[in-house]
Amino acid sequence: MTVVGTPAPASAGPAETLEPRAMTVPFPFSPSLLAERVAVVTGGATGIGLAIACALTEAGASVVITSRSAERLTAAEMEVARRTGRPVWSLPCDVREEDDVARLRDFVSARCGAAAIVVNNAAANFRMPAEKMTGRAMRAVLDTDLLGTYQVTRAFFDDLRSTGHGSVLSIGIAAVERGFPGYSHAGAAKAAIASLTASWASEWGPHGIRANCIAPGPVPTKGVWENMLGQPPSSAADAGAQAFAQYAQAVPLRRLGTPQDVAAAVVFLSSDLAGWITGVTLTVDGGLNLTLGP
Ligand SMILES: CCCCCCCCC/C=C/C(=O)SCCNC(=O)CCNC(=O)[C@H](O)C(C)(C)COP(=O)(O)OP(=O)(O)OC[C@H]1O[C@@H](n2cnc3c(N)ncnc32)[C@H](O)[C@@H]1OP(=O)(O)O
Ligand SMILES: NC(=O)C1=CN([C@@H]2O[C@H](COP(=O)(O)OP(=O)(O)OC[C@H]3O[C@@H](n4cnc5c(N)ncnc54)[C@H](OP(=O)(O)O)[C@@H]3O)[C@@H](O)[C@H]2O)C=CC1
Repeated sequence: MTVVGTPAPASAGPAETLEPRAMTVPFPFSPSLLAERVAVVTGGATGIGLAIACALTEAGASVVITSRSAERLTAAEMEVARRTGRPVWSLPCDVREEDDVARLRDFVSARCGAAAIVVNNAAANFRMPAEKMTGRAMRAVLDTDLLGTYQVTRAFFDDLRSTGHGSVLSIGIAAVERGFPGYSHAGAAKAAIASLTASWASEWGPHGIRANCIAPGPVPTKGVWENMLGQPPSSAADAGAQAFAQYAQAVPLRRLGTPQDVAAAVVFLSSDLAGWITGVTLTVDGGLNLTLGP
């Protein structure tokens, strides 16, 4: 049976939610919803990107995943096949490198055909106080999150247009208009992505291309632990794990997000079910932004 993300119970420790989990509720979309569509997912080997690759595959799309690491991509290919019973294709690509992105476009076209869905999920992040932010640190994040998103999307513009139902999904961050203290580089990049999305939606709507942004709240992936908070917890008793459990209590829905929560929104917005939705930023955060005050 095909299935999509289960809400983690409020009592579940973060160790249980570090990577996309076995799905345990019926997959809510038809397995032919995205049949004949080709999708590209950047950063698709881990965390939220891997869950998106699985969900798009479950919905019938032919999916190509990218990241910088060939090793992680090979592992992800096997994982998607294990979970969905269907193959995905992969190519190493650094979204900051124009030549890599051009190779990616050619690879997708040759293997699967014109891409109808582009998911900009690759990102970099690490904690750095604003007054200590070096130019290199700022550029490392802006180049990955913002330039990478722009570069990949632009490379696939002709393909998206040629399908007559192109869809660009870019992953932002919830409540970014309030800033992102400690992560001003990522906050700036993600805010700019929401604006890019709106510009693309206006300019490319007449070409049949929709562009939307999904803005997740906290999802305790391995990437978040390693790049933002230190090593992943070894058990739910770790101090970091306890902090996460407490954090979950601030969320109106009383849990942190799962990669599948984000993936379900991607499938919906990629599909014809959302055929008249463009230029929006959809917040997927259990209502956390509502607790931040006026
Ligand atoms: C309670 C719960 C709430 C939980 C609340 C949770 C909210 C989560 C919101 C969002 C989460 C995410 O985005 S999660 C996504 C996380 N995933 C990732 O980041 C994976 C990919 N990351 C990476 O590859 C790297 O971290 C990346 C930054 C890109 C490194 O790229 P490069 O190799 O090109 O960069 P480098 O040459 O190594 O470094 C460039 C500069 O950046 C600095 N730099 C690089 N990594 C650094 C680091 N870890 N810490 C400090 N500084 C760093 C270097 O010092 C350099 O500056 P100089 O020293 O001046 O030379
Ligand atoms: N987890 C969370 O709480 C939240 C996450 N987000 C966003 O969700 C998305 C996924 O994050 P998450 O799954 O948590 O973290 P991950 O670290 O698992 O995902 C980031 C991915 O981006 C890839 N990547 C990084 N730099 C590049 C690059 N230059 N070129 C190509 N790929 C690259 C990484 O692969 P590799 O290193 O192999 O290149 C990795 O697969 C990101 O956009 C993130 O900002 C937003 C809000 C909250």
